[in-house]
Amino acid sequence: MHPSPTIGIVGSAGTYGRWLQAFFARRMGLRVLGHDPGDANSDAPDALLDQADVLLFATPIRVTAALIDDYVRRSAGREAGRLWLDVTSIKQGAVEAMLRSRAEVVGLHPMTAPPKAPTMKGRVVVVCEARLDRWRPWVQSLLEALEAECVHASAERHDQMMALVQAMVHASHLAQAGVLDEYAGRLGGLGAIMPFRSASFELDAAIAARILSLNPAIYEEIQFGNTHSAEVLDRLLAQLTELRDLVRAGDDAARTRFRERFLRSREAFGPQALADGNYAYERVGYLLADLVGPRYTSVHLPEDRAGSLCTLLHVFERHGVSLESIHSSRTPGGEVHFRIGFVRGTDAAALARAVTEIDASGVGRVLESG
Ligand SMILES: NC(=O)C1=CN([C@@H]2O[C@H](COP(=O)(O)OP(=O)(O)OC[C@H]3O[C@@H](n4cnc5c(N)ncnc54)[C@H](O)[C@@H]3O)[C@@H](O)[C@H]2O)C=CC1
Ligand SMILES: O=C(O)C(=O)Cc1ccc(O)cc1
Repeated sequence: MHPSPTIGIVGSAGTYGRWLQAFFARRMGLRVLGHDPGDANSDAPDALLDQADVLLFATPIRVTAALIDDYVRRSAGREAGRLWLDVTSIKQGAVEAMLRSRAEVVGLHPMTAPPKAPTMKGRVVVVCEARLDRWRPWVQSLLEALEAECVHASAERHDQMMALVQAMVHASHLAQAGVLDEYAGRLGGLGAIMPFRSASFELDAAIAARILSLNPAIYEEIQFGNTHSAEVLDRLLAQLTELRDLVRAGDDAARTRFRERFLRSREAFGPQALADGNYAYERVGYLLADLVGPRYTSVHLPEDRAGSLCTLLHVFERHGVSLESIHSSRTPGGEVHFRIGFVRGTDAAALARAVTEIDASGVGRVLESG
């Protein structure tokens, strides 16, 4: 094991490859090589196989196992004593292929698109330790640097879990998107439905929109490339079919059966999961309600120092503007910004004076104000 290993990223020009390149170079201070056919200036595969102490595959799911096999062949034993990693969404094929090398092997699965932030803080990463010995301390330091919430599992268990966590969730939302499209002619599209939204509808539509905005090849492979997906879809369909049959029957017996099903699922969740889920839902509901409040200002605080938010809030206080909510999030550029909502009846002129002072004094940079 090398304390400051050279990293080689296969797929370095891709969405994850680019994030990982910045992470290893900037956060961990390591030398990073990368190969990607999409980047003519990237390093040759042989440079990675010669020089990289840690080789990481961040390539499309469908080609990854065969690509790793190709790297095993080309490496021809040079990988002994080194570490091979991957970030493929489906783990069994990739991990089994890496195990055909002589390298130590750990499969990783970040349960998020590459974050805007420099680490995985607050996100989950599944860790599949397949053959780990001398590289263990370094892998531990990598996981600490990622700042993720790590969960350990075999590749097989990971894929079974992902059939529920990803394949089922994506399929349900793709089905909803399809139904909404079928109804668009009759009732209008999402734009016509949204004014009638519940928080649940809004959240489900947001999930569908998220899925439809990202890389379709990943969603295709999460369904088609996981051997456990079809069975989970069978179960989902059976549950929906039973529900549909009960509703169609419409009699007292069907209603009794519906209530039994409802109560059984409630028991299966258990009181703690129900309480936690309800609390999470309500918090998100408040957040969504706050974010559509008509009077608001979004501000970036350029000075990352204790008390700078307090200085900002004093400006509103001096101008007699009362706050209703305050939320922080990240801009696409990775800057933290605060969205501040104001109480109903806020004096627009007083708010405008506060906003001007914030910008002019340099306390904050106002991004948007409504
Ligand atoms: N994007 C996401 O939200 C997440 C992606 N992942 C996983 O990360 C991996 C990469 O995904 P993305 O970066 O989103 O895909 P991407 O399509 O943006 O990047 C893949 C890169 O691999 C390159 N590539 C293709 N064939 C290659 C080869 N023979 N040698 C070297 N590079 C090659 C492509 O040119 C491309 O730049 C996938 O396995 C995916 O399952 C995991 C979690 C989330
Ligand atoms: O960030 C999101 O919304 C995602 O769900 C993206 C995503 C896509 C594929 C993965 O294997 C993990 C996460």
